[in-house]
Amino acid sequence: MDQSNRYANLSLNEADLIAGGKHLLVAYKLKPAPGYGFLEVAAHVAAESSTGTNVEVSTTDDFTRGVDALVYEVDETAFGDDRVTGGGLMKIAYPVELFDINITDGQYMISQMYSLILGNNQGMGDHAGLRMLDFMVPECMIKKFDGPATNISDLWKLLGRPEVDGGYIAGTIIKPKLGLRPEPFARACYEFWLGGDFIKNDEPQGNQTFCPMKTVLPLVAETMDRVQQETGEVKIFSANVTADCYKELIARGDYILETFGKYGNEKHVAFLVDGVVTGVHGVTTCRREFPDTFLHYHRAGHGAFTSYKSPMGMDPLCHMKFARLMGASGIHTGTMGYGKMEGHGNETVLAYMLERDECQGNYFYQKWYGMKATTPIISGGMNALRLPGFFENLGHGNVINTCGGGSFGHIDSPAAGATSLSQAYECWKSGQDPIEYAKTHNEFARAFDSFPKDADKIFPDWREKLGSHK
Ligand SMILES: O=C(COP(=O)(O)O)[C@H](O)[C@H](O)COP(=O)(O)O
Ligand SMILES: [Mg+2]
Repeated sequence: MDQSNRYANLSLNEADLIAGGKHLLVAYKLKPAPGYGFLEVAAHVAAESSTGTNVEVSTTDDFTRGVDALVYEVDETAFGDDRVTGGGLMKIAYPVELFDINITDGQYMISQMYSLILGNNQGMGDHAGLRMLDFMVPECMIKKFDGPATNISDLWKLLGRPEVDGGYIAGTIIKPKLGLRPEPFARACYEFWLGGDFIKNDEPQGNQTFCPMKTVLPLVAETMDRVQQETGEVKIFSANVTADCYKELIARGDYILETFGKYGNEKHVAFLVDGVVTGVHGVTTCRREFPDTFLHYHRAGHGAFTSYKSPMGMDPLCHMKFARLMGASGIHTGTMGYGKMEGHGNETVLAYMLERDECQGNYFYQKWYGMKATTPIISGGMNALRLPGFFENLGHGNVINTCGGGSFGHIDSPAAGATSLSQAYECWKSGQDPIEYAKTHNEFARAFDSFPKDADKIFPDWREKLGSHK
C-alpha cells in the first residue's frame, strides 16, 4: 500500500523543523526492492517507525495522525546503483512525542529511540537496503539524556595533568587476548606500566577458569600499587565488567573497586563494558550504578551493523552519538584508516562529534548544549610508527590510545613499547621529523625494527637513513 499521502510531506523545510525544536531528524540511505517506488518505501519506513504499519488500521484517530513521522526530503539517485553502496537519500522528521521517557525520572532512553528509528524498518521486505547515516537530536531531548558523568578530564587530573588539553594517554591491551594465567597476566601489566599509563582488559578477558577474576585482579591491584611506588606515576586499569545480567555487572564492579581500593586506588580503575553485546542496558547500568568510574565503552561486534560493507545498519557516526547520549566516558572510534580495522581518514568527525559542544556531522549540525564530552579511544593494530600520521590527520592527541600488538610486539620489551608510544606523541607534537627524532630516541627507533613492514610502508627510506638500532 502506498502511504506517501500520509507519511510524506516534501514541502516541509529542514531549517524550519530544526528551528521548531520539536523533531528528531534522521537521514537514511534507502534502496527499494525491485518493483517498489522510492517514495512509497520511504513512506512505509516512516509509518513503520511511528504510527503506522503496512495497512490502515481502524483505531487511528486525529491525535495519532498528529504524531506521524514524515518523510521530508528525498534524493532517489544520491548514492548511485551499486548493490551495496548504492541507493537514495531520504530524511524523516520524528515528532519528539514519539519517544519513550523513563517512568522513574522522566529521562529519555536510547533503547526505545533505537527500536523506533532503526528497529522494525530494518526487516521490511520492500527494501533491499536501509542504513541510518546521521541523526539530529533537538535541545529538548538532549537535555534529558544522561550523557557522560566522567571523561578524560578526570583521568588527566588523576595523572597530574591539566584538565583541558592534557594530552595523549598511552595504553595497551593485555595480549595474548586469552590464555594468560594470573601470574603471567600481572607480569605483563607490570612490564607495560613501567613505561605506559593505561591498561585495558581485552574484551573477552573476564573470569575464565584458567584466570579467575578473583585470583588475577588482586595480583593486578598489587602490581599497580608496586609500579606506582617504583615509578612515582599514577597507573590506570580498565577492567571488564561486561555481563548478561546487571547483577553480575554490578558484582564485578563492586569487586573491582574493593580490590583496588585496598591500596587506595579505587579511582585508578575504569569499567569496560561491551555496549554492543550488552546493549544500552549494560552501558546505562554501569553509568548509573558507578557514576564516579570512567565508563569504557568497547564496541566488539559493531562491524555487523556499522561496516561500510553493508547496505544495512548505521554509519559509525550514529553509533558514536548514541554512546555520548547514553553516557559513555569513552568509546572506541576506530583508527581512521591508520590501524587494522575498517576505517578511513575522513572519519575524524567520529572524534569531533564526541568531543565538541557543537559539531557538523555528515548530514546534520548537532549541538550538545553543554553535555560532557565522550573520549575517543583509539585502538586496533596501532603502534608508534602509525601514530604520528594518525595525530596529524586528527589534528590533536587528546585521546586514550591502546596498542596491544604495538606494545607487546616491541622487540625490546613492553615497557619499551609503551615508551615508544609516548615518544611518537612527543615527536608529532614538537613537529619533528620521525626519522630524525628516532636518531635520539631509542625506543621509538626500535619500533622501526619491531614493525619493519609498517616502517617500509610509512617511511620507505628508513633503512638507509636510520639503519638498524640496538
Ligand atoms: O584488541 C583490540 C586491539 O588490539 P591490537 O592493539 O593488538 O590491535 C581492540 O579490541 C580493537 O582495537 C577493537 O577495535 P576498535 O577499537 O576499532 O573497536
Ligand atoms: Mg580487543
